Amino acid sequence: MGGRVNEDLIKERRKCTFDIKELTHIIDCGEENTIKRKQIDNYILNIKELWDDVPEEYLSHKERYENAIKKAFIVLKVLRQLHTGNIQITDHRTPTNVYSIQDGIFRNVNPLLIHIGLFWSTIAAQASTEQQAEWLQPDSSMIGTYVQTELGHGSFIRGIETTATYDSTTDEFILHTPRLSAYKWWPGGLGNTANACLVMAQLYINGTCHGLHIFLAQIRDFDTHKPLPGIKVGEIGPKMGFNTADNGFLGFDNHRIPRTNMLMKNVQVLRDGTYVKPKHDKLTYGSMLLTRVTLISDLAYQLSKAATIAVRYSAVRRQSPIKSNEPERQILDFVSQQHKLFITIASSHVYRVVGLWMWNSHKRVTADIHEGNMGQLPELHALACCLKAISSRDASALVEQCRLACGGHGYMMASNLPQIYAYTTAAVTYEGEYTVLLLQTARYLVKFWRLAAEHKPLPQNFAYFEDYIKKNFEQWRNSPEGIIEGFKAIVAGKTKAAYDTLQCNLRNGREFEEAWNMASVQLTNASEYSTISRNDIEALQSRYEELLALIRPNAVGLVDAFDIRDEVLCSTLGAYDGRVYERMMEEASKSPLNEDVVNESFHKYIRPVTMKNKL
Ligand SMILES: CC/C=C\C/C=C\C/C=C\C/C=C\C/C=C\C/C=C\CCCCC(=O)SCCNC(=O)CCNC(=O)[C@H](O)C(C)(C)COP(=O)(O)OP(=O)(O)OC[C@H]1O[C@@H](n2cnc3c(N)ncnc32)[C@H](O)[C@@H]1OP(=O)(O)O
Ligand SMILES: Cc1cc2nc3c(=O)[nH]c(=O)nc-3n(C[C@H](O)[C@H](O)[C@H](O)COP(=O)(O)OP(=O)(O)OC[C@H]3O[C@@H](n4cnc5c(N)ncnc54)[C@H](O)[C@@H]3O)c2cc1C
Repeated sequence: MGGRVNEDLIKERRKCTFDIKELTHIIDCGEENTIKRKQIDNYILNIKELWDDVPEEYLSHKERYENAIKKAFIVLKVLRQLHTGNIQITDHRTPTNVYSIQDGIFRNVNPLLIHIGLFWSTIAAQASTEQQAEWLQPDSSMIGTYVQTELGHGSFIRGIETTATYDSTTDEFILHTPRLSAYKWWPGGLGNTANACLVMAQLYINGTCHGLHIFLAQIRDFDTHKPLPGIKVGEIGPKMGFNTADNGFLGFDNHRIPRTNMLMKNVQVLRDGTYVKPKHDKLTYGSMLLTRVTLISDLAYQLSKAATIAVRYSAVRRQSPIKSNEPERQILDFVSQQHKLFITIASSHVYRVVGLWMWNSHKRVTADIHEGNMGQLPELHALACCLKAISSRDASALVEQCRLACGGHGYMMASNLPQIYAYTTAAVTYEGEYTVLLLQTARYLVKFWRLAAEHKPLPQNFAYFEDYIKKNFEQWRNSPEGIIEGFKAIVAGKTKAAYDTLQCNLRNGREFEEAWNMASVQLTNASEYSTISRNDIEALQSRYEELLALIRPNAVGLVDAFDIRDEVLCSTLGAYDGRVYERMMEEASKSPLNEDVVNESFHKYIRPVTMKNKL
């Protein structure tokens, strides 16, 4: 759409006091990534078939999938071309925005996300060298997905009921779904697209259950795409979001696969049925760990999209004067609006930095695991659980806050904020539900509190538990370091309170698991345990308000630095030129309800009633 840039946005950009490009390079993890991202964007933008004329919301459930899958295979081809042009496809998980253009293509989710993001990466991480040589061929016919959750079990995966029973007479595993609750349910791409999958199932050898293991199973014919005999597979129906992806269900009726289809890098079943244990029995959960780490950066990016839309809109939108004799003000001038939006910008940066840090930690710990050293895995797991949980919860709350900050127009699908919210809030549940993951972190903290309470040696990371017990905490200091000390006090205080409740429940004769359950609200909530006083809080509040005023002139510059193209934002409210009302009117004109001046329903249903007595 041509036309001049909105005058208010022009003024905002003139006010900016820092180098926007420099911040963009920092966000992209280096100028070379910015350049690479723009090259990929430009290349993909020129592929006409990837860009829709009709807004996706006007398509049916079936059309949405068909449109998305058409685009997904064009994108896959491009990714392969980029790969051969020395841009590594395996880079897709690094916490940079090089492939962010896909958010614009799908406005939702790539139906091959799990194929690219989980299927291949799980094979790469958990299959033996021989298996990888066979399966990771660039011209492979496999389109795969990651099949773990069942109708009856998602969080408590030890409860998974699908079985893989070794038959030594034929050297095969028999995959079986014993009852309705054992049907696989949810995996992305399973409904219509995948012809293969990685299945999480309970391994049985000679009547002994060895727990959960991952198996590669073909489920559809590579040529005809019909389900193989013994496979019942389909799509689960419309969801709150993710409707461009065909999440599916799957049941096995004694479906046989070769023994060599169990992922055998860390654990093996030999020809005679001998079971060779892994070095750590949670290595099978490795894909969940990696995805939780990756998600933190993805959620930071979703926050930057929401902030860009809401800040630009707030600079363009004028409503109400502050003083009655003045003209109407940009809504960005209201301090309450700044509070809603600037925290979103800040949170995006926080989770971007934390996501990068977690990514590097994951790389380091994985290298250690390759050397046989599992020592750092529990800490990484505890951190990934907590950060995935809070980043998804914060991101969905803040995206919703940005939507509300756009008033009625934020409720329009054309603002793209409802879609970003639906996408973001799903992350609170998938890949480990919020509370369930927080309880994993609580379990880790309580373990170290017990050591502290028993005056046993603690790792350096937990020295602050000892400080808390010895009342060594400093008085509150109103500084970044002081705030960190305050947080340490809160964690220590909360862990102590939860631990004390747990001990009290145990003393009252409860079994540990029940005592844990009774303490679980305390184990997941945070309270104020620091030495902060009422005066300190008031000082912090006024410092915060001063900072809002300092950020205000740079607000548009800060979101411009996220450098998110209009084709990715897909928002009438957030486009770079700020021509909000023109774009809204243009989008409205695309509604099929505007095709006829008089809709045929008038003649069928309305006129017979309204004109009844007059005919
Ligand atoms: C153009 C570009 C195109 C394409 C780009 C493509 C791709 C992009 C790439 C990436 C994607 C990026 C972003 C993603 C965006 C969107 C995502 C889209 C789709 C969503 C996918 C969703 C997939 C899923 O949801 S898969 C299913 C996930 N399921 C879960 O997470 C289940 C949760 N439950 C559990 O994990 C476990 O049950 C549990 C951890 C809660 C408990 O396990 P268990 O009962 O076995 O253990 P406990 O008895 O509680 O504990 C025993 C000890 O084990 C420790 N433990 C547990 N887990 C782990 C672990 N993982 N690692 C290490 N240790 C672990 C635990 O701490 C206990 O230790 P202790 O010492 O005994 O205390
Ligand atoms: C969009 C989307 C995509 C998905 N994609 C995939 C996929 O590709 N592959 C796949 O295998 N799965 C996938 N899933 C499934 C997802 O991983 C699970 O839904 C998720 O792990 C939560 O499990 P659940 O549904 O069993 O929730 P539940 O565990 O039934 O949660 C319900 C409630 O019970 C509470 N609860 C459960 N256990 C405890 C406990 N121990 N202590 C305290 N509270 C508890 C929870 O906090 C929650 O409030 C997807 C899900 C969604 C929404």
